[in-house]
Amino acid sequence: MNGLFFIINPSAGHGKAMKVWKKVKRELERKKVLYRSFYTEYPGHAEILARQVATIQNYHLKTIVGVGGDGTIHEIVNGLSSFQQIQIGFLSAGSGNDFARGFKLPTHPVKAIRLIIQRINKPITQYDLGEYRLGGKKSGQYFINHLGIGLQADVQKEVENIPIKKLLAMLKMEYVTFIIAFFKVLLEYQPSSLEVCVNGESTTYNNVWFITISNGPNYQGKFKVTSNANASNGDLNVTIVHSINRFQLFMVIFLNMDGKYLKEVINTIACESISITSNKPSLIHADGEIVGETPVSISIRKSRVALIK
Ligand SMILES: Nc1ncnc2c1ncn2[C@@H]1O[C@H](COP(=O)(O)OP(=O)(O)OP(=O)(O)O)[C@@H](O)[C@H]1O
Repeated sequence: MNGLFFIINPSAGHGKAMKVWKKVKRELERKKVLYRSFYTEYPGHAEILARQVATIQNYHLKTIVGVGGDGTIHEIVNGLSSFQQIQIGFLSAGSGNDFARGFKLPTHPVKAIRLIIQRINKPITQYDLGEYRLGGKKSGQYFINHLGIGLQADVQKEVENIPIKKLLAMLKMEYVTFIIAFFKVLLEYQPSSLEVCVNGESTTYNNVWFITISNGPNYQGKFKVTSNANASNGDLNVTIVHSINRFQLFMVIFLNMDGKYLKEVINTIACESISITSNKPSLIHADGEIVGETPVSISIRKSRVALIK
């Protein structure tokens, strides 16, 4: 079947995805666009669905559109990693939406779907992906926006455990969830020593709070540490925040001091590949999804995803 295939995460944005999908469906029907839709039923399902649809439809399939948040696009990109010819559209309907913000995708669902319909079958830009390998694993997984090691990942994990998270989301106060999680983690978090190897050269950083490896231009909305990343320049942008006290860390994150005052403790590096080991296992997130612990190696995969934008 030619037409659009949608993968919808009904749990994304605490119900927002279903509201977005309702509006989009109305627009598709109004424009008489042929489509099929699939709902995810559990974490990881979007990756499986994307791979299955791409395999079954083979050459007939041109476009898969995700409806959800950062986790949903992360899974779809991984599901389609061997199907580079398939275009990916995305309708942002998550809680944080770092990806949509960073890639400047329209946030209004009807505007976003109109843009996708216009662009189908037109030449579109291929963007880079980051590939990460955990431990000694040979096969990699991908991220489209950013990968974070350390405090960032711990906060991400803690966000899921905040009991009033749903209530705050209903009140459109997700940032309060983040602040509670951040302070809970910050009180106990012990920075670690990390060995960072870039282009064969190793450097040890002590008292590291977190490292962010960015492919896309915006990461962790609230972790406002500068990123010059650009997903079509063939580079990863690495930011290492280390050797500061808890108060300075607070300033860096909440007041967006982005290195102006703390240049010596925020290192930024542009590279094609990097590997990281630590004196104790540090948690890792990829596009906001907790994926494992250090050690990890990461490299850029140039022009690997056809993203409609
Ligand atoms: N049917 C489902 N039930 C529960 N969880 C699901 C389901 N389908 C997908 N998931 C999981 O929901 C999680 C959150 O999805 P997603 O990141 O897209 O939304 P979000 O967290 O609201 O948005 P954001 O990451 O932008 O803040 C993902 O880990 C995904 O695997």
